[in-house]
Amino acid sequence: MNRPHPTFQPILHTTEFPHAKEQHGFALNMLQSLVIPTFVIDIDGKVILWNAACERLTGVLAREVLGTDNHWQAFYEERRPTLADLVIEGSRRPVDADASLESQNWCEMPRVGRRCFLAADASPIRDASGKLLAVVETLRDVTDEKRAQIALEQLATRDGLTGLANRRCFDDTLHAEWQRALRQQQPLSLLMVDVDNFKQYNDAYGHLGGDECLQRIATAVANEMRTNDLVARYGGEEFAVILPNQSLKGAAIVAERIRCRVEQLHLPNLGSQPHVVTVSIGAATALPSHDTEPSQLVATADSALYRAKHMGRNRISLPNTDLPGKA
Ligand SMILES: Nc1nc2c(ncn2[C@@H]2O[C@H](COP(=O)(O)OP(=O)(O)OP(=O)(O)O)[C@@H](O)[C@H]2O)c(=O)[nH]1
Repeated sequence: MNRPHPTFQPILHTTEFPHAKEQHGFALNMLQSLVIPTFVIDIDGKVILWNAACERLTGVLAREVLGTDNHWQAFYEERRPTLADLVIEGSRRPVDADASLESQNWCEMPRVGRRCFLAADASPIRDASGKLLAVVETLRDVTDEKRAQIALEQLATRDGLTGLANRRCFDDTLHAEWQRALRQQQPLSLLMVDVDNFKQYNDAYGHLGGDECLQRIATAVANEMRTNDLVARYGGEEFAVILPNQSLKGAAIVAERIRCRVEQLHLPNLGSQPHVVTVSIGAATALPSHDTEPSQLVATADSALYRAKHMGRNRISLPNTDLPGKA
């Protein structure tokens, strides 16, 4: 059973150099007063230093963990190795013996009751003969920077109104999926989804009502998709759906599911037939080659969408074939 040390006691032992022990003691005292959260564990994984900055960061006091291997409790709800423990583990494998480790990850920080994104570095401390004595881990709380980065990424890739991927993200994803389909010689399908008579909807329910309608449709479409598919707001009242490794037949099935789902929302649009909000969908599929481009897939799906509108809306259309709609 682990018992907390009553006081801080450096327990490094060296015999090779007469001054080595004092040097280690001095080094540990330096770490103790460092403003960077720092802790040190010995080769048995027991804490031999837990400085004041580490106490402030984790809410765990030195006297609670010194001499124990309970330091994980400062960071996680359940026992798991800290970076310093991984360095000790690695030192037992010849290939990793000299490795320092660094990582950045979310920690639960149970004692302070808030998740933190911590940047950690763990390095071995060795004596003059190279024998591992301990591992020092330093920590930096970079939660604010991480949150700012996530928010920026969201801004760069998400549509503000619907929360779907934005046009830029669509373009990037289409390009990446095209390259992947080319490498793997798989089909790539695309749906262009356009709200029918949306001008009338805006006229009848106002622009804010129109915004809400677009949000409802976006959620309905997104809920129909698998995780590898991408639903994006292509622009205005038009959405695009990328379906990797999907045949035209499969794409037609997905398109019909989306069409039905939107119709079943029963959002009233009294100015149009059949008095509820509907969508028209154009589908296209390509087997990418070096002579073709993603823009051709978009153009083909767009033409199919145009035909669906021309045929009376609330229907799906495929290249060269028009499936019967429900209008
Ligand atoms: N509320 C709202 N309206 C938008 C938004 N983006 C585009 N619109 C409106 O969508 C309408 C699109 O009108 P049109 O291009 O004539 O198309 P439509 O009325 O849907 O007709 P069809 O597509 O032919 O069925 C316009 O009135 C735009 O102002 C938006 O973000 N919010």
